[in-house]
Amino acid sequence: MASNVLGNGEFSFDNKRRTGLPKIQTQKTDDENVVCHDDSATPVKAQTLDELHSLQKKKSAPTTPIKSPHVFGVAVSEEERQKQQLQSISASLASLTRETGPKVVKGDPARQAETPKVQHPVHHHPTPTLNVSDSGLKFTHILYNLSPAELYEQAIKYEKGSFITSSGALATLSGAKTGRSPRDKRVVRDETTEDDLWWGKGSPNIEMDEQTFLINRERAVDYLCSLEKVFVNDQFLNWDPNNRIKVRIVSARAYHSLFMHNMCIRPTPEELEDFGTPDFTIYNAGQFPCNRYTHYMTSSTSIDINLARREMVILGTQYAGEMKKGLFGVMHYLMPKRNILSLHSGCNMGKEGDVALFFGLSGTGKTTLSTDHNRYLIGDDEHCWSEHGVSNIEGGCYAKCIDLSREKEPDIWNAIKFGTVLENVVFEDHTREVDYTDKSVTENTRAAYPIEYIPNAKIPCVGPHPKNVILLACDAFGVLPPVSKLNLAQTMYHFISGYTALVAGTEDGIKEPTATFSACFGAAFIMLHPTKYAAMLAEKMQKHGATGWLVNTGWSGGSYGSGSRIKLAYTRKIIDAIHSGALLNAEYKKTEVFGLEIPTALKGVPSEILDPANTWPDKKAHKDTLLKLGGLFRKNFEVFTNYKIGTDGNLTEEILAAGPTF
Ligand SMILES: Nc1ncnc2c1ncn2[C@@H]1O[C@H](COP(=O)(O)OP(=O)(O)O)[C@@H](O)[C@H]1O
Ligand SMILES: C=C(OP(=O)(O)O)C(=O)O
Ligand SMILES: [Ca+2]
Ligand SMILES: [Mn+2]
Repeated sequence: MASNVLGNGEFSFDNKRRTGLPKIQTQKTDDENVVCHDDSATPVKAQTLDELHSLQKKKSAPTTPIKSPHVFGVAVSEEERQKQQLQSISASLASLTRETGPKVVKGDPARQAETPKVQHPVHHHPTPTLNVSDSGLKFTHILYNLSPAELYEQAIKYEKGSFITSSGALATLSGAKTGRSPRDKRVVRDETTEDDLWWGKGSPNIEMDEQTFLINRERAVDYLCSLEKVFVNDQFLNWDPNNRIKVRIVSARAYHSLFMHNMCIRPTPEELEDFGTPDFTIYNAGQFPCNRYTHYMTSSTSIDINLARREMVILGTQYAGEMKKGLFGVMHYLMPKRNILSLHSGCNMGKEGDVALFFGLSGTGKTTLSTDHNRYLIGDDEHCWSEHGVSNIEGGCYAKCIDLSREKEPDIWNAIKFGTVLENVVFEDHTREVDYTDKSVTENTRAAYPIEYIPNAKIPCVGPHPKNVILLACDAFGVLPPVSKLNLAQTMYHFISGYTALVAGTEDGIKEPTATFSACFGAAFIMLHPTKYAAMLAEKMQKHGATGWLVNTGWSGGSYGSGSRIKLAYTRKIIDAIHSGALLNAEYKKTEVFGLEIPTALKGVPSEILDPANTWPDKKAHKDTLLKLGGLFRKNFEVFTNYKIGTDGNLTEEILAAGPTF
């Protein structure tokens, strides 16, 4: 600051009128010498805080298309492409009663500064102005294919129960529903599905009519359009490029968007540019219930599939697994039409290219055992088997994490990091350290992560024809052997039976294990009669020379309560011996009742546990339990005795004979 001593002895500042403190020079002046030099950092190139904040985010989204933009061979501008994309989303969200799509706009409504492009409603018919409701006047902001980081921010800002855990995962709550609701699943019965689908006793397809579907669809769409913003994911299913399905997921929660980002196949920016019209669309309005006065509704939850419209509506449940398994059901319809078998199985491949499938109901070990540090992971839950081999349907894994331990399941443990959705887990308030043993919210705690979070994932997730088909059963009765080698008829018998017995609640004292039979180890997801899938599996196993195995990942030394669950380390040894071929050439003996071939010895596993008859201290209790289970199998199979499996009459006979005899 320059100052002068005036001739008259008075002290004066440059600015002659002393009306306050001297003006501080902030602008650089010509006279460099008067400014004190501070060379520790160059000043930011911003005039305001807003400007400073705008510097933080670099626009990586290309303003010029990645590829030269062509639609059906005609060049389109980037602006036109963006417009088409918004039009497509507006059309997806169109009300069927007002025959218009909402006004949609891209981007977060919280970011006022950005003036986003608006897409006006799609008018199928000229709508009289008198008919305009308030919904026609508002905008719905579209958060399109956000990145995990953006979705984290959305979840943490706006969704109660969202937190970052100490390992970087996003902890979320799925609300009242912490598992699937198979009794609330509905499938539209129309001309298309009437003959093709499996209806009636034992079928998971509970019918609804087209009109009711449209009522629920309208309810979901109205709910979604009433929100300030919705998330839209455009992604793929199936790593087989010839049979890839384009899916669009419209949802209200960042949690749902991140879950599907992880679980479906993520398109590259180029693939997203020419995504076009989706093959199938999910409307997830899970926070909003269905109307119980609506025909066919028996609760406030409804998961509705309309194959003709290629749409699924979710009302009244926020459990994210509903979306992934709903799409799996759709694949169980679409793929067999192309002579491709859809499988509820995990899948991995050895260094020599030997592929194994792991079938089993929920909690039997598909995810745990297909995630094997010594093998390439193709996928943990949903696959296709075509003429060319196997392909994963999904782009991620969905692991159970109750009692998860770093020692026993290191790859899954390490996959729970930034980007992973952790559902319904409990964590320490301050450190955000997850307690995987805590069942306070649910026993069905889950982690959803992209498949590349597993270090030895095989990308692309495809492989040659399977060599081994492993059927997993978690037998809480403790009578099935830890491993049995199956012939083709036995494989089919156990595949159609789809047995497991878990213990429902562990808190309220000891409970009887209850047997569950779920055809094709996934009755909740199949669309056609089980024998259709079984015939395809038999044909493929025969053609490619695959061996079937039955592995009990459940109890040994007694039923639940007296025995204990087979150590994961032993099951892994058994699986290793199947993969290596060692078990194929072992010495075998036959068990009574189920007639299963069991090895007499296996490296790394105590021989006495290989035959359950040895491990039960009470021999009579063992025999009684074995007969009881045999009876349950027989009773369950009654509904299938009138069906022919494939074109081979002999095989049908053999399958019927492959069940328990007593
Ligand atoms: N012997 C065993 N084999 C397989 N899993 C076991 C075994 N013992 C305990 N488990 C546990 O059982 C659960 C199996 O679940 P998971 O692999 O997610 O099943 P799925 O994918 O078939 O639903 C995991 O929590 C795993 O740690
Ligand atoms: C997601 C599920 O799959 P699984 O338990 O088979 O892993 C489910 O059944 O809801
Ligand atoms: Ca699983
Ligand atoms: Mn599964």
